[in-house]
Amino acid sequence: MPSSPATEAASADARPLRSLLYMPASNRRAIDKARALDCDAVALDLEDAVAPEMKEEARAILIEELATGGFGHRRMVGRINALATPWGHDDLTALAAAPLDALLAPKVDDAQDVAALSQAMDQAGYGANVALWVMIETPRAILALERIAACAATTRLAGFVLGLNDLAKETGMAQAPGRAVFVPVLSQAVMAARANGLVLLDGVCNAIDDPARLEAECTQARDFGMDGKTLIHPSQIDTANAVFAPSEAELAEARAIVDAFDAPENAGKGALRVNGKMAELLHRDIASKLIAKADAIAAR
Ligand SMILES: CC(C)(COP(=O)(O)OP(=O)(O)OC[C@H]1O[C@@H](n2cnc3c(N)ncnc32)[C@H](O)[C@@H]1OP(=O)(O)O)[C@@H](O)C(=O)NCCC(=O)NCCSC(=O)C[C@H](O)C(=O)O
Ligand SMILES: [Mg+2]
Repeated sequence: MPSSPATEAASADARPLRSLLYMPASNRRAIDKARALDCDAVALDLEDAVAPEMKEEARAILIEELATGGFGHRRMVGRINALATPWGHDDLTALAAAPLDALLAPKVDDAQDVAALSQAMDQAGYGANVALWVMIETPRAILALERIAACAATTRLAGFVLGLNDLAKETGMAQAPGRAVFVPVLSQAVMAARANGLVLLDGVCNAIDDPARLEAECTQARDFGMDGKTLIHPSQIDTANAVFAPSEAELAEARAIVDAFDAPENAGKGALRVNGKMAELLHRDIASKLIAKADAIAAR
């Protein structure tokens, strides 16, 4: 089934997504800082970071700040309140003309929520290239991961963002170092996202003053195959950017594999020995992707 223009545009977007920094849309000082921070994406939040009495004001600030612009290479994401809340529909309508790369919707439970959000975006007049990303943060969403991800074929859905704070709240799962109890969720989210061409970002690390824990979480998420991590504080950006970027050693190995397959004496071969390891054509594909990612980071 063909995917929507928004899903296609999102998957063709080569910009890195190692670090997405959330900030309350009510906090102009934080938003202004984002214009100079080294994060790959910025999420202006109308949901849990904004108190109920500040929702309308935060929405107005978000629209004003996006119109002012100055965010450069960063992908801009607006997180709305759930449609079931008193603010969700007004958020969605108000952001229709804002220069956003993606609208992020919280607390989706199943495919019909995604379809309703995507349809509401169409009706509100969102540009064809504005993607829908959804938070994966409810027990029902975990049980419906594949159905939700498959919506990429028929809706604007182009990304998953994990919300492990809400998932912990709803389930009683413990947010301990190592995240052992979350491993099945992380793994299933990767499978669902990758099978459907979605961006996948890890949940936040609440421990602002524990850089070792942040690095361990970033490394775990990278090793699971995620694109990057969502962050809550500027001090977390450098770690996420470093962990999710190809290392010099990985790049050297990737270049050696590509060079080996390009060598005239290896024409027509499907498997080679490169630096003591077997490399097949699939490894050349992986290597080419890694080099392209490094180039995209360098192009920033
Ligand atoms: C967590 C914070 C409330 C901590 O605030 P505070 O202690 O005041 O921070 P600092 O004093 O260390 O701030 C130093 C300077 O950095 C700026 N700053 C801080 N945080 C941000 C930010 N996120 N973006 C941009 N700039 C930021 C401060 O303004 C200070 O600057 P200056 O005044 O010039 O010195 C705070 O960090 C914060 O609000 N973080 C974001 C919270 C948020 O957005 N939460 C919602 C998303 S997380 C979530 O919902 C996860 C998911 O849904 C789930 O279920 O898991
Ligand atoms: Mg949440």
